[in-house]
Amino acid sequence: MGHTLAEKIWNSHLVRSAEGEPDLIYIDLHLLHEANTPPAFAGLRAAGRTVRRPELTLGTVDHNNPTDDELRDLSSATAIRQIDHMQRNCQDFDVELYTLGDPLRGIAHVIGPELGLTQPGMTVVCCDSHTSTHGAFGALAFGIGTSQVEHVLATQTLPMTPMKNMRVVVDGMLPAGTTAKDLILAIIAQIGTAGGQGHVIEYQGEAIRALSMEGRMTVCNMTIEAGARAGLIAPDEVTVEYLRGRPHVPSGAVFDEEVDYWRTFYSDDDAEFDKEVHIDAAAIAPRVSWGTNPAQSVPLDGVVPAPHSFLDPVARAAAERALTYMDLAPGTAMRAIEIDAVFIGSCTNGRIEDLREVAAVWQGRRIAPGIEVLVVPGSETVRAQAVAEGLDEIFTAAGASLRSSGCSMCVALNDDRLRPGQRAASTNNRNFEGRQGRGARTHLVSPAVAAASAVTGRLTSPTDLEER
Ligand SMILES: CC(C)[C@H](C(=O)O)[C@@H](O)C(=O)O
Ligand code: SF4
Repeated sequence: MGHTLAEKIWNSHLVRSAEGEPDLIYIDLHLLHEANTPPAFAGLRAAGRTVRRPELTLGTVDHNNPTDDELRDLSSATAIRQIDHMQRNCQDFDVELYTLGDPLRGIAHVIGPELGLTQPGMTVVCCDSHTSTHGAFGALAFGIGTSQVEHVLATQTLPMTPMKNMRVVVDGMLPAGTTAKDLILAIIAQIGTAGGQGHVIEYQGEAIRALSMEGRMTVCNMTIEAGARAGLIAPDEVTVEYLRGRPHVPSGAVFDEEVDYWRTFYSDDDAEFDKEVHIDAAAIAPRVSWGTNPAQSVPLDGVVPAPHSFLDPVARAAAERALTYMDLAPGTAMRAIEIDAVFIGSCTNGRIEDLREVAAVWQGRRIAPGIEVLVVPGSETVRAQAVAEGLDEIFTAAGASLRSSGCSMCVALNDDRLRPGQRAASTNNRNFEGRQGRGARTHLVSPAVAAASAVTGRLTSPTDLEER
């Protein structure tokens, strides 16, 4: 019997396997951010250990930093403490860190790929659930907890129980104007927030092959919101061309050898999956979330659903609670929902293609009066590229500014947050209660829908603007 892509990566990283024990897996890339690594370093210190492979470890500051001026005084004691610890820990343990002011700083899941650190066939871990993003390269990438971070720092290995394999095949092509974000929102709506539990989800099919690397990252990023342990897409020509010439990717003959190795990572035709789902890409339209978990979304053409339309009592109760929190009435057209704010950014949709899409919508248009808009690039590299392409001027002319990079209002751990009761169209991945600020209401959307919504002050698609 053949092997799945996930099994091939797993098997090629097996350090030790013994009956009745978890497997010990070698880790190729370990990313760190300031939000929850201090206890791991404290553990290392207490045990008198060093970092086993500092050259395979990279730190960044992304969750707590301000985005109006990243070098200004930090306003919260937590931010000061976490960033300070990060700087001290990385210095003491010889780990490279992109801290405030560094032109290579950015969200961990944005900088790994853009620096070419994330490559096919690798194992990648980070103290963060959205590590699944890196799976877009055919790397087995998953979030780990603080004690696991300590284990990887000390040994460069991780004890793991094997993951089950699930396959999501997206047949056909996405209609024009429908993006990777709409696709993953549709997939999560279909399989549910627990649909991928215990599994690594491999995406296959024509629509996946047609996505850019950035679109694939958006899909794998949100795979975690379907409860899966990781998302995966086998590498192809698109992957190879994305990686060619990146700082940590070899060049010349060595590159060709790497490509030959990368191409060995795919699921065999006779590989067995524990679970399989088919999705019809042509039936997917721009989507918007109406509730407080990422599975609660409908097409923008749709209406807020009635809780009694859910047959499952748990889903019905969740819908009732969500509608109360979101202050929405069943039957309301999604397009009629007025917003106060727009957040463009995060590791889901804070890359250059996302900013280009926003600029395309805003070109020659203005943001509606009173709408607060935050455009936060996923990294300083993305920011620099946006400036080089003149996107920042389009943003300014529309009434928004391009900020410094970071997680920002995706999680509201810095000063970028909504006020209680405020409603936002956001390009991030989670619409949980309080996610963007206490009492704040989040509608998950694509960058294109976020940009169009900023222009009208209501949930809107770019095509709606053309019809006006
Ligand atoms: C703070 C961090 C640990 C958290 C995560 O693990 O995902 C954050 O990035 C998030 O998106 O909620
Ligand atoms: S951008 Fe949001 S989802 Fe991504 S790592 Fe930061 S807080 Fe988590």
